[in-house]
Amino acid sequence: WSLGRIFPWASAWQRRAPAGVDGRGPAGFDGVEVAPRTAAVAPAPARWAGTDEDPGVFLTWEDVCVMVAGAAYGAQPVSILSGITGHAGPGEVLAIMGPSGCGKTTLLDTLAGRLGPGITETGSILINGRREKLAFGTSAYVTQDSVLMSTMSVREAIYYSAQLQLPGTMPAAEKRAHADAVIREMGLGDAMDTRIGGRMTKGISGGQRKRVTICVEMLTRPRLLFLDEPTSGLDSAASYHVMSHIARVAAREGMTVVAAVHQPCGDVFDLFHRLCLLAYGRTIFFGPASGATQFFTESGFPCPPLRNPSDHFLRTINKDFDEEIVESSKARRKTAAEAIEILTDAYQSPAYSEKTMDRIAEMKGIVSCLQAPF
Ligand SMILES: Nc1ncnc2c1ncn2[C@@H]1O[C@H](COP(=O)(O)OP(=O)(O)OP(=O)(O)O)[C@@H](O)[C@H]1O
Repeated sequence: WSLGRIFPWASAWQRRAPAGVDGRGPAGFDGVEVAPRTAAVAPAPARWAGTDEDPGVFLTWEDVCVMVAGAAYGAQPVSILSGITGHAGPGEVLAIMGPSGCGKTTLLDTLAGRLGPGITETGSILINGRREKLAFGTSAYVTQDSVLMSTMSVREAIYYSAQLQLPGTMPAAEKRAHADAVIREMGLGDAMDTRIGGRMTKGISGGQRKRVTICVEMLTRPRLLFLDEPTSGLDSAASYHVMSHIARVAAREGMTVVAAVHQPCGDVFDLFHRLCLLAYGRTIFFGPASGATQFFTESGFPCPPLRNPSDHFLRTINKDFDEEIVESSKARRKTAAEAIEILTDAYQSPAYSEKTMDRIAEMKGIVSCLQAPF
């Protein structure tokens, strides 16, 4: 297998690594394409977070459960996530989707080690096969709410971050050039000299704010990037450009991306390599994003013609509105609550959940193989 062919930055590891775990490299796991899907790929800048010696981040989680203390004194703890298993690897974009309140942000926070007080978690979360914390600067988290200085212009905010975050050995001119490139990649070239603004003073738009926040976190090219609702507040074209840029950088530099996404349009959905679909704290589906439509069809909930698959998934599993009846290929129409039970059971079949476990085992094998002394 050729790790270097799939992850160009991994060629040095490939040369040193013995023949593959089972004859396949990471992208051969289940045929998921991790190369950029759009043709125009910007020339790669030098990497700071990693080098050829850097295998990237393989993140795996098994049987993760999250509980929060009940609101009333003496009340039973409330389960937010139950038995969640999955993985994300270098060069991939994993999308976490599901109805509002299903636990997307909680899963993201759990994987990023950011759960607040009063919340308990169980299960195993491994980074490159180990229970470890990433070194400063190797991971980044873009939250739903951006914290930016309202009096600065976009250019000033990004330059300031570049000055603080990029290595001290990097010349100032190079830092500015890199910041300029990142600003333009995020489609903020025209807003460079506009004030960010805030509650009292009008500045850039909400969607532009979101992009500035992503810019700040992308400056250092983190090896692991968590994004909470990266496309909220963006129109469909901006959503597509922002996500395709992130997917391109991920593929080019072996970055692992985990993003909680609300309602992606069809073009954005096509950019995701893997999908983790949650409903009310449970896994509905985990696997290649391109395989989710088939999973729904096999389970009796085919996507109607001309409907965006991600819309179909979310409509099928949203039981917040009692009257919702979902379309089923079977004789009787079903409620969303019934659909969730059917899909959850279907995912537990060997064809799906065991595949996820197999991939995790393969990932752990690859990581231990890469880490072995030569
Ligand atoms: N600290 C907490 N205390 C009590 N309940 C919590 C806490 N954190 C999360 N929850 C509950 O857990 C559930 C999942 O919340 P979470 O924010 O992860 O959902 P989400 O899928 O990201 O929602 P949205 O798409 O609306 O942002 C919600 O019902 C929420 O009320």
